[in-house]
Amino acid sequence: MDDSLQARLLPLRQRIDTLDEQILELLNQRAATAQEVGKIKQEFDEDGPVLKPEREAMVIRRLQQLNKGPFTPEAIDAVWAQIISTCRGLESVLTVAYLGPQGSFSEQAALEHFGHAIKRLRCSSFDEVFRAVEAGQANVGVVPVENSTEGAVNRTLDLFLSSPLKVLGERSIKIHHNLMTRSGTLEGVTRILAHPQALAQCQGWLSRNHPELPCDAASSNGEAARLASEDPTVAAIAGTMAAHAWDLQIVASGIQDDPQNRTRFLAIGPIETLPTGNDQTSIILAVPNRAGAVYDMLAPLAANGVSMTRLESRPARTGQWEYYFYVDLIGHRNEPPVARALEELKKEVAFFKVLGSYPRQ
Ligand SMILES: C=C(O[C@@H]1C=C(C(=O)O)C=C[C@H]1O)C(=O)O
Repeated sequence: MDDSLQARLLPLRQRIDTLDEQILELLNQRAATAQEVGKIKQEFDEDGPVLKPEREAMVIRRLQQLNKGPFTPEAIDAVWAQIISTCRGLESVLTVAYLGPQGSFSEQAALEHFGHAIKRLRCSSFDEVFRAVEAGQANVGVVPVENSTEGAVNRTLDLFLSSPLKVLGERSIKIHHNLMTRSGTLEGVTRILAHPQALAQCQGWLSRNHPELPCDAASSNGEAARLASEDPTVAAIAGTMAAHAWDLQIVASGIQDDPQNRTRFLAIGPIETLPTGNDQTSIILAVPNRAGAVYDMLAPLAANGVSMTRLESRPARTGQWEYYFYVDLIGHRNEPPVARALEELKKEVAFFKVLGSYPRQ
């Protein structure tokens, strides 16, 4: 019985070994080719960016379209993110800034988007992420912009207003929260720590299950986990990456009120992204305080057949009930319908800023 099992498995395992050798050979050919691309880019523009977000998105999409399975589209995305990351890293290693410490959801988003062959610059606030990229300490940054339960991440929206950085990409990830402690129980625990966004995403569960424990804000969920690793009276809410990073045990998992809870992150940097054929454009607008102003603001979009996928408003901090509107549109700013709509829009509004056009995820 056992022998016949082995006899059937052996040739298949030999075949897998042979295929792996072929994959390895091809990966090395790919890496060497990317290095050649890198040399040409250098000759052309010594300080130019190595990262080409539009090219990376198109490489992955093309393969997803060609794919016949059983390898899944998600697996293509995950595997090629690593392949591209490594190839890019052989040209020049990308430094990515995001809200740390180790194990934060921002870290997860940064790794999923740019792969593991990056230099990690962990920051202690979103402000610091923007500053690090603006100052050139990092090539790009990754910041959360909206959550499916809690809505906009307001600090990120406010920082975009005055930053010269462009949006280069988006990455939405599932956010599963867990309650974790050093011991794996709540014995001796006197308070719960988490980022305010995470507390808000778990407020139903917390009020039903632990109304007795006070909740305090931490600068990130990773930081909450780090503090819990030092203090047995603290329980943290964070992702499983943080539990591994800080050697914590999970007391309760999946405690977010919405099981489908997701957060959308944006990649930001000092470069413009070219059209890929499936892009999105993010802009900020402000309108004068008069009747019909918001209608006039949106009319050029409808007139040019441009779809709006998101509209968010933030107070302009003038004390006059004036607002900035954050709008996401389908299409790239260089494509005629969007270009025309933006030209017309500019004439209607009191403030206009394009945050960037970037590949849709
Ligand atoms: C190889 C290149 O450089 C980088 C690496 C890429 C890759 O490995 O596919 C794609 C785009 C760039 O970010 C390129 O520009 O084509």
